[in-house]
Amino acid sequence: MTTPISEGAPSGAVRPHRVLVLNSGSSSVKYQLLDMHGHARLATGLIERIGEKTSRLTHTPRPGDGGEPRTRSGPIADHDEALKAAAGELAADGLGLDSPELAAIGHRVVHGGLRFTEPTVVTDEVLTEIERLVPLAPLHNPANITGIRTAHGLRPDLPQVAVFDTAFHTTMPESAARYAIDADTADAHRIRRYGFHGTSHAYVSRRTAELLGRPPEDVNVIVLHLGNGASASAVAGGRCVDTSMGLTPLEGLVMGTRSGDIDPAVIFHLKRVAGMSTDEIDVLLNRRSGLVGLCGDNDMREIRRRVDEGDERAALAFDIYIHRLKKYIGAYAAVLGRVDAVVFTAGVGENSAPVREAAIAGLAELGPVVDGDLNAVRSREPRLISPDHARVAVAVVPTDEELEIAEQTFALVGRSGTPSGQAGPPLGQADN
Ligand SMILES: Nc1ncnc2c1ncn2[C@@H]1O[C@H](COP(=O)(O)OP(=O)(O)O)[C@@H](O)[C@H]1O
Ligand SMILES: CC(=O)OP(=O)(O)O
Ligand SMILES: [Mg+2]
Repeated sequence: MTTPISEGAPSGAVRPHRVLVLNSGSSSVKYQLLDMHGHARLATGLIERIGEKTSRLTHTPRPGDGGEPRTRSGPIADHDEALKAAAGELAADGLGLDSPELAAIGHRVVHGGLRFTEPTVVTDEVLTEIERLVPLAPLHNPANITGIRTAHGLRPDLPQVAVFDTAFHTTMPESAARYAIDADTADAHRIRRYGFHGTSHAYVSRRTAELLGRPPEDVNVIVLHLGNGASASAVAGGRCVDTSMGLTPLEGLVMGTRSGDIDPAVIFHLKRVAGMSTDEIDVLLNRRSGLVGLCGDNDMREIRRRVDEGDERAALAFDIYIHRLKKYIGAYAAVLGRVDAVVFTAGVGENSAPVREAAIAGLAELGPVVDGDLNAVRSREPRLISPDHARVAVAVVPTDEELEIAEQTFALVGRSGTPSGQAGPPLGQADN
């Protein structure tokens, strides 16, 4: 994948200042086109159920500025088709990928291993390394790689920048990052706790400090990123000191389709006694467990609807989800010593008042308390949901992985100091 540097930039041209961000998940792609002068969102989109019979694309031009969402349904076979469909929607609004105003494309890459601790311009060699990490993020890295390859195919002259989910967690002390297994075996196979959703944990913990009106260095927070994948982190003075996901995004909290923590002996038992293969157990724990495995649904809205109708399976699934959350809040309070805020974010954390209420219920002795009226408010703004007297604040801070990725991408491309059309070293020639 060798890239010629664009030669088409007219001298004195306005420096390109738009960034397209791709956040490719296992079965969805979120994208945003941002103008980095003033951080205006020019378009956002979500493509869901990729690879299923009917996929859905929702594209919103100029969100927050009167733009009406457009929705299309139909089959979208894979992430390559998804990205091309997104490019088509952008082009229909005059925001096509051929625009000379585009400075770079930023990609969320879930697993960066120990090597990638900073945003990185993608070269052939970087891409090979991201491929080598596929076994450690089998649901995510392949989609991220397809996103990079397709974006490069559409705009071969632009820098593709990878922003890693693992990067924020590289500050974890060895006591939190190492498993208590034979050290030589662990080192030989790079087995350690990497942590994920780092872009979100970094952004949300920083915004929480702003909400509290204090410098990030002075604030200790527990961030609960509850989306389809879910993770908790303990952030002390802006640095991650522990997080619930580990070698892969399977450890920790109960998720939409993933089990989170289990006794590893469950795996031996399934092999020896139930006769399951390693691949079958992988699918069981990653795709058929968590909320969907417990009650058949992974969408918290649907689970709450069933709970309200008296459905016992849904109620038990909800209780298991909450019990695990409480355990992590307690554990991270102990790890941090002093907690200033517990913060909810991502799809469930931002939208589900019952999850927030139940997770904090009974924790008053530890400090956090939720105010029922504040918790019921629906808003896209960062906000406190604890009463003034609470010793530990409870907050809802909407995450914005795309904005964070765009800023890191633009900062990196800007640092390279190259003129229009030459913003960053090309694939195949960078010395990362
Ligand atoms: N209004 C809502 N109430 C409860 N849960 C919600 C609501 N809206 C979205 N969700 C939950 O958010 C999840 C998606 O969160 P998101 O952060 O977008 O996840 P991901 O990035 O992992 O796809 C959905 O599975 C759903 O359970
Ligand atoms: C790492 C991870 O679990 O990501 P997501 O929540 O997007 O699935
Ligand atoms: Mg997510």
